[in-house]
Amino acid sequence: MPMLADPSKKYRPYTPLILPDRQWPSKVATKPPVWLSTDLRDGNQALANPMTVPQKTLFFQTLLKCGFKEIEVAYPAASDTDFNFVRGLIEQKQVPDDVWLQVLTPAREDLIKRTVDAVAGAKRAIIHMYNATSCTFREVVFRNSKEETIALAVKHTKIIRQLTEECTAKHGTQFRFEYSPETFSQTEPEFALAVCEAVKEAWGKAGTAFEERIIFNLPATVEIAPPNHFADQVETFCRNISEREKIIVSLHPHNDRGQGIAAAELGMLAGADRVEGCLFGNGERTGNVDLVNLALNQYTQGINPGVDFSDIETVRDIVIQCNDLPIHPRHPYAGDLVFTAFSGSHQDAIKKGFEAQRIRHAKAAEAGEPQYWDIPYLPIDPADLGCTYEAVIRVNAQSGKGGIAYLVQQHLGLDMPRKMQIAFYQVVQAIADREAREMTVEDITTAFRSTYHFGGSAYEGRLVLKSFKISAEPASELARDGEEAADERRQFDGTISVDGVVRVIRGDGNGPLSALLNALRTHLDIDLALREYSEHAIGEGQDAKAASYVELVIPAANIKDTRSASASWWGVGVDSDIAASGLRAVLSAVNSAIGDRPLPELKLSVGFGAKSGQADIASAILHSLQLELPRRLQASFFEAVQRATRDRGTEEISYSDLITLFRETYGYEVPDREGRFVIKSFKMENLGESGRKELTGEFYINGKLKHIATQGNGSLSAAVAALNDHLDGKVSIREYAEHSIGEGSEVRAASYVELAYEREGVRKFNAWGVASDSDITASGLKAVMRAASNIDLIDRQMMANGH
Ligand SMILES: CC(=O)SCCNC(=O)CCNC(=O)[C@H](O)C(C)(C)COP(=O)(O)OP(=O)(O)OC[C@H]1O[C@@H](n2cnc3c(N)ncnc32)[C@H](O)[C@@H]1OP(=O)(O)O
Ligand SMILES: CC(C)C(=O)C(=O)O
Repeated sequence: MPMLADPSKKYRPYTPLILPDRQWPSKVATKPPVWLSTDLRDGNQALANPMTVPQKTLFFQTLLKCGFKEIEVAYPAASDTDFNFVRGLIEQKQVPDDVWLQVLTPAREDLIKRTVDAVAGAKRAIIHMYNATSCTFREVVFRNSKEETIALAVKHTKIIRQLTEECTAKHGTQFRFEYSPETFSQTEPEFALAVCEAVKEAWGKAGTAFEERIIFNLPATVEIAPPNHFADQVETFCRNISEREKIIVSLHPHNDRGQGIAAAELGMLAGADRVEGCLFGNGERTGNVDLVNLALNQYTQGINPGVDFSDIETVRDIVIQCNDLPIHPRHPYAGDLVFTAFSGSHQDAIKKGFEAQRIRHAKAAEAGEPQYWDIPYLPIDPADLGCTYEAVIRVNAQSGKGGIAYLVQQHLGLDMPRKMQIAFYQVVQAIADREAREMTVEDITTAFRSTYHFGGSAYEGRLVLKSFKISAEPASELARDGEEAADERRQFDGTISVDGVVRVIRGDGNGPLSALLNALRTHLDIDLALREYSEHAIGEGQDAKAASYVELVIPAANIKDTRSASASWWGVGVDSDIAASGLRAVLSAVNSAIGDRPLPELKLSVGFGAKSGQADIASAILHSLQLELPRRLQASFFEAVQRATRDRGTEEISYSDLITLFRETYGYEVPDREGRFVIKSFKMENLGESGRKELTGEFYINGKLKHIATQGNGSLSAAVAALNDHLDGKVSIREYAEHSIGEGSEVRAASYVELAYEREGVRKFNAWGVASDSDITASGLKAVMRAASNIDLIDRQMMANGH
């Protein structure tokens, strides 16, 4: 059947109350009500599968933890489960002394008896009796007149009085009495008053002390009118009931129109003292009023609600488990998504809100003033409910730069400049759009790392800063009298790894960044200019680091088209040294700019007027082979490099040629091709207390396998003695050096030996040998043999030349 064109033919509107001097609209809440949780009764009775005793017990304990002092635990006459549950709480002493157990009963004598029996022995109990009072119920359900309805309530109130007094006498239980004119909101206001007056009189012992007051609970059993009407009904009741001071006016809103919260809040303004409801609004049909929602609404108005939801997620999980009902992800305060913003403008506002609040709070703390919470779109601090800020911003294709920047800030500590936020937003947007899904924090941080080649070797770009030195170059012009000195220029000397090969580059500029850019231009043909630079600190004190951001562009002189005019690349660098963080940021942007374009092979210029000196060559060897050449070997190799380049008719040498030349010149990690000077086996032994050593073994000397048995002050001198036994002339050690390579179990020894050679009729000459081995003695011996093979080579060349 379709919806009606004229629903007035089917549905009657509520009859408005005439209450022109209503007071509630101008009242403001200032204190919490008395809370009663009816989860274990009204909530439970609405479940397809009512709770088991263990579930009820867990729920009860959760309510205690939240701080509820009045808990409607059952409708004990309904079932043995309910009755036994109440008995269990009492007999197992699970009820703290300050907590009132409330139980519900209809106005039926047999059921009242069982209800009172259920709570016998409890320290404190509230017997809650109800009978419906509205016209429909009187006529349809009870088929009672108004008088008979009052009589029913009065009769059973008296029964309760008698039974509870007997129980108190026998078991010492302290009782209070609650009466509900069920369907109050549909009952004629004056009749509801009349029933309650009669019940109060029948109870006959309401007093003004809290524990003596009679509770009149006013249910919107079915919510049939807007909350202002309910508030009028409550105010009318509160104003007209006699002996108001002896009464606790309680509300019991349901949520049929989705206005349960508003009804409760306006009802409290209208004079009510107490609210009955369920956690997260479980209950008949659309549920009872949600006590968590109500309490936290008060909390956000600066009122301590007297119940505690500091761990709302645990409470929520227990309630879901006990009720076996889900909680909507948009449920106020408790839903999975209620502290989450997906949309860009919300995220932007939240991010700005947090930034502004940080500053505001710092000022307020200094002034000793309260640090008020005021964040756009977040009415409550999720942390107060035990929630983290993790979920506050989640990113999908609807999100904007602000949210993404917030997550980068939260998770990487980086506060991107605005223009970089826009650039990175486009990266994330493209992924989110392409993949049509939410971007997790990990997706975003990974995208950030790979876009900016940031954070660890996994994300390194093609160019990586290895080491650098920034020095001040003297100003070209001297300051004249009365004029400021010209700015000092900076020189960048550094090693960078380019596609895995370490290179030495050098450049100068107005500052470290422009000096690096100059070096890249000179050595790698990368021509970029700095457009924007900013930095901030991460952390404080000794652990503080600097984060730098740069934007690089194509220099104006090189702009060929609109595309290159608008191109720009952002980079980020973090380092404890501020200059290094800026340099890293430049390389980060450069890596994006060069993409996979081939880079020119970097060459060292070693000829006359060389740009690269001895130190550059040594540095290239250090970074490529981890060898720290002794000074004289540096000089010797530099000469060898110059010779080799000159022989090739050039002044430059590529890095790979340089390394090959080094290996071949000193026999480093290359086999002695002719097998002329090779150690086949060796043993080194100490000779008693003399400190001398004996070297035995088998060596190829001059291509012949010799059995060696020599002595020396150490392994090297013993090896030299062995050489001298089998060579023409005499070798001696001119210089020896060694150092370790690597660490721990991977450590190796590197040895450098310079041998001097003398033979009659031959000019004295020297030769170096370089070797490494995990055994330091072997490394030294190998270096001696490498040097010897170089001597042999030189000697043979000299012989051939007729020397
Ligand atoms: C709005 C509310 O939430 S009220 C609480 C509702 N909760 C429950 O009903 C849950 C527990 N209830 C039960 O387990 C059962 O209804 C019981 C055990 C209480 C009673 O069961 P039964 O005796 O089989 O009766 P039944 O459930 O059919 O109740 C209807 C009878 O009670 C009468 N009745 C209903 N409410 C009341 C009341 N508040 N006071 C007195 N009588 C009442 C009805 O008029 C009807 O009487 P009739 O049989 O003479 O026509
Ligand atoms: C028993 C009463 C208070 C009730 O649950 C209701 O009217 O909803």
